[in-house]
Amino acid sequence: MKLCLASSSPRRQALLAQLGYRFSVVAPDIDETPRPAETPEAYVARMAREKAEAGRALCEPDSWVLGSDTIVVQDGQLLGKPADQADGLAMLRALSGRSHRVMTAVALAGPGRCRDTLVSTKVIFCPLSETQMLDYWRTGEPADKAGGYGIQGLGGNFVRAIEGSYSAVVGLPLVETRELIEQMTAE
Ligand SMILES: Cc1cn([C@H]2C[C@H](O)[C@@H](COP(=O)(O)OP(=O)(O)OP(=O)(O)O)O2)c(=O)[nH]c1=O
Repeated sequence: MKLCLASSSPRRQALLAQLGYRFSVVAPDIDETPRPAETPEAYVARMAREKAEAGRALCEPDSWVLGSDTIVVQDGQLLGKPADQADGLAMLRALSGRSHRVMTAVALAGPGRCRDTLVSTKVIFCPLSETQMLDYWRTGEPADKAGGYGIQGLGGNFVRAIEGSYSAVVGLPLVETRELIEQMTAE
């Protein structure tokens, strides 16, 4: 089985390698604009599918291509990657002392078919002071991360509890990804 990961995220590469797969990596460019009235669930699943399908053009034709997308959702609102410092601090203020959901979708595209799976994890933050948020922003860690934090880094200091898949919050749900690959390649 030839496996190809359509992602430029080093975290996703490390998680897929942790599962024991050998794979190549491509980085397709897709338009990540949400559609009007698109739900967060529909959006994240569509992004994962589009990454996988766009990746097919860059991989060998008989490859299985894995795409994934992660979003943070609070009160029905989608928190993507922060545009700038003001945006990043606004996200941290919104997350402070409350719970939110991290949704990661994984899609696998093979010859003639594509299937996706969605993993939603609840994350509960402790209350954060303005100083803590500003200090955290200045570390540079939040800038490239959905929701403006990384649970696997200093952002983990703010996480009181999670309910669900830790690896999904980081970017690739280990169990569900292995199941999707095993199911589709066995058919
Ligand atoms: C909430 C959270 C997000 N993230 C990351 C995971 C994703 O890499 C990123 C969300 O952005 P994505 O657009 O899902 O992924 P990406 O642009 O990094 O990589 P690619 O599209 O090439 O696959 O935020 C963490 O690393 N830790 C966290 O706790």
